[in-house]
Amino acid sequence: MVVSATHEAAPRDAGRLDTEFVIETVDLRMRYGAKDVLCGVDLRVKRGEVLALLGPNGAGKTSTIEILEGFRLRSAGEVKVLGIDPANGDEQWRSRIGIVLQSWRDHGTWQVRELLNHLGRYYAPYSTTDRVRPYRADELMELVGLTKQATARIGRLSGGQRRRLDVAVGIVGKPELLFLDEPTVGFDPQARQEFHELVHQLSGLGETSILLTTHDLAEAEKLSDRIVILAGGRIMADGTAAELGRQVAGQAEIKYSRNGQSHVDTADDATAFVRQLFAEHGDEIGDLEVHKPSLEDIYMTMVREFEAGQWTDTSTLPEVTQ
Ligand SMILES: Nc1ncnc2c1ncn2[C@@H]1O[C@H](COP(=O)(O)OP(=O)(O)OP(=O)(O)O)[C@@H](O)[C@H]1O
Repeated sequence: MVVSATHEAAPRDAGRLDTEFVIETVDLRMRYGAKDVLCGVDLRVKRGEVLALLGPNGAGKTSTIEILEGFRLRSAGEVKVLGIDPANGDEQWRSRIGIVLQSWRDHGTWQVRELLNHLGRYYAPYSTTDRVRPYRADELMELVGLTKQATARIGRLSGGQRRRLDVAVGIVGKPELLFLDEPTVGFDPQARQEFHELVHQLSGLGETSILLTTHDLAEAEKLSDRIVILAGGRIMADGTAAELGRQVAGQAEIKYSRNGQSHVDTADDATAFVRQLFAEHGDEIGDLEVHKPSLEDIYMTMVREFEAGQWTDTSTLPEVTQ
């Protein structure tokens, strides 16, 4: 089965980037040497939305997020983050975004409250009546579940507590937009579960749009309002988990035997196919099995093919062979 790329094309004319979106890219391109890593990415994230950028290793997720954060200069295309081109983002713009880095090792002898107060001071000049910055340290520690560790030395925190602190550091300035780049890589299942709960809590506050990258479909489904699948530097699919599921579950595989001989067919409407099969051949049919590929099937096939370097034309999702 082939599923065409489904993302809505963003307008390509310059100057039409819209501030309803906290992130908007038009024809974003990134090239390292002779290698094209992003090949025209049109991405939009609405205010308040949690978007998962999903893709296999090397798909271009980190490059995308680093361009959006203003840490990497794009090769071409238009980009607006909170209405500003990140390549020209000033301190005020930076104060409006939050970034959760992979665990950092500095400040080991500092206490948790002390660090949050210290970092929070940076954001105070950017406080507005709508958004009072920074978070008070006590409020923030309660939000991320570190109240009991307020006076603990950072070097003594457990792995899970460190991650909570990383999130606290990322959001201390009450960002309008939060970036989480592969936030649960290397986590055990419990730490992953706790982190997911924390992200749910943050998204429930509704004040912060979140862009997270992951190569884990289950994580993307669990955390986000919308999933964008990136591979080979292009957006392959874009929608809610349910929408993507419907898009990819188009063709079912039908296995059966007729007079003892095995058959395999595919059909868009499995029910109609089976009804017809029985109408025509009735008692001759046996061993009937119907399988609809799930989003997971499609995604895993895509990852395998992508990692095996089989994708030369990346304009469509791959065929699923089962
Ligand atoms: N500075 C660089 N110079 C050259 N190539 C790079 C550079 N940074 C990234 N790449 C290459 O660009 C491609 C995309 O990398 P990127 O890190 O953006 O992907 P990713 O989807 O985040 O992957 P992962 O999940 O492994 O982090 C990879 O093939 C990578 O090797």
